[in-house]
Amino acid sequence: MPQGYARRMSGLRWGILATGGIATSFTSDLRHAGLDVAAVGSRSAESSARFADRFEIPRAHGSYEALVADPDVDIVYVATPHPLHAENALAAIAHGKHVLVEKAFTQDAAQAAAVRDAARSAGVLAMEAMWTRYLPHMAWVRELVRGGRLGEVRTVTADHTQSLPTDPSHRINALALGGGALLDLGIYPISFAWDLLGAPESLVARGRLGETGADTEVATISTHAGGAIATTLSSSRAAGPNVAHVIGTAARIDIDHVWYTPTTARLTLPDGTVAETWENRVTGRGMQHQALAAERIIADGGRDSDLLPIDETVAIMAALDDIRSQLGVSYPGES
Ligand SMILES: NC(=O)C1=CN([C@@H]2O[C@H](COP(=O)(O)OP(=O)(O)OC[C@H]3O[C@@H](n4cnc5c(N)ncnc54)[C@H](OP(=O)(O)O)[C@@H]3O)[C@@H](O)[C@H]2O)C=CC1
Ligand SMILES: O=C1CO[C@H](CO)[C@@H](O)[C@@H]1O
Repeated sequence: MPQGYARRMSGLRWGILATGGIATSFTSDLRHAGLDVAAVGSRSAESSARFADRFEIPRAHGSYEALVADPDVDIVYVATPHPLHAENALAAIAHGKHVLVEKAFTQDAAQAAAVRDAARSAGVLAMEAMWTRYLPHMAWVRELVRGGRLGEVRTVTADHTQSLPTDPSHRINALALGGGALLDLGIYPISFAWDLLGAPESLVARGRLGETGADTEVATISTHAGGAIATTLSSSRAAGPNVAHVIGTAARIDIDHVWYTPTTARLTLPDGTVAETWENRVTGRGMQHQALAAERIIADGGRDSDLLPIDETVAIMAALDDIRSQLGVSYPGES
């Protein structure tokens, strides 16, 4: 049944690489926001055709190579499991396409640096789809923090905890698919603390590994310039509150469940008075905001995200490499 999506004709022509869970959510948000989804590519021609039919996409390709070679695609959204991100992004960049690559941007920092360097040489945008950074409530949080409303920020704390499938072949558990809570979930609170406090000066991690050797629980404690401390928790086995707090000497921000998606938040004074509230007005899942940001950057002639520069993405991947080495998690092919 045709949805009759409205279309903004001025933007980029998006190509969707893969037809799984997040590709579906992202494309739905793009379509409802009126963005131009020009093509989709899948390992399977049937899956590609089904996806194109569902979202009224003009061209369905039966391979990723055909998608990235499509001359009527400007930007490719990479939505495969993490170990494939670098290969898929590099193929798109080789065809002169901009890339928006799902988190974790790659499996490790070396791959992330390779994608960054290729994009710079080709003069295209490479951006991590850490969609939370681009949500309106995060802009409000940054404004309060940078405007000094919290006084001195002493602590940032957040969890990303879910009850996900325990099947060893599921991508959250399979090491060959980049399994583990850290790269899938823990990356959100780690990136959040980085956004507000900058790169950690030190970071210690403790975790628990599941049957496949992939991490199922990870806790991190990091120290930042000026002495602020961040704590993060991720779990792929047990759903927690999924809330975040930024705590300063003059006030704190409480971001409600589910903090990394469009939600409500409050600025609360030490005596409990609520000084300001954030109401959520985002429609859909909220993934369109990162896409609109990418379109704006490119339209303005930029080739890097101001909210999450590619060097920061590479540095975050290096921190995840370090955490994995503290936990004893390595992927096939790594020593
Ligand atoms: N931003 C967010 O909120 C979310 C982000 N993600 C990220 O998106 C990526 C994909 O996750 P998700 O959509 O949940 O995964 P799915 O398993 O649902 O989909 C992954 C897709 O990748 C393609 N693919 C290519 N090679 C393989 C392979 N060997 N095994 C499985 N799939 C393969 C398939 O598409 P096809 O058959 O069409 O080629 C498949 O449908 C991950 O990196 C994850 O971290 C995931 C969920 C939420
Ligand atoms: O980014 C993500 C958000 O939550 C999902 C679970 O629902 C994760 O698996 C995913 O990768």
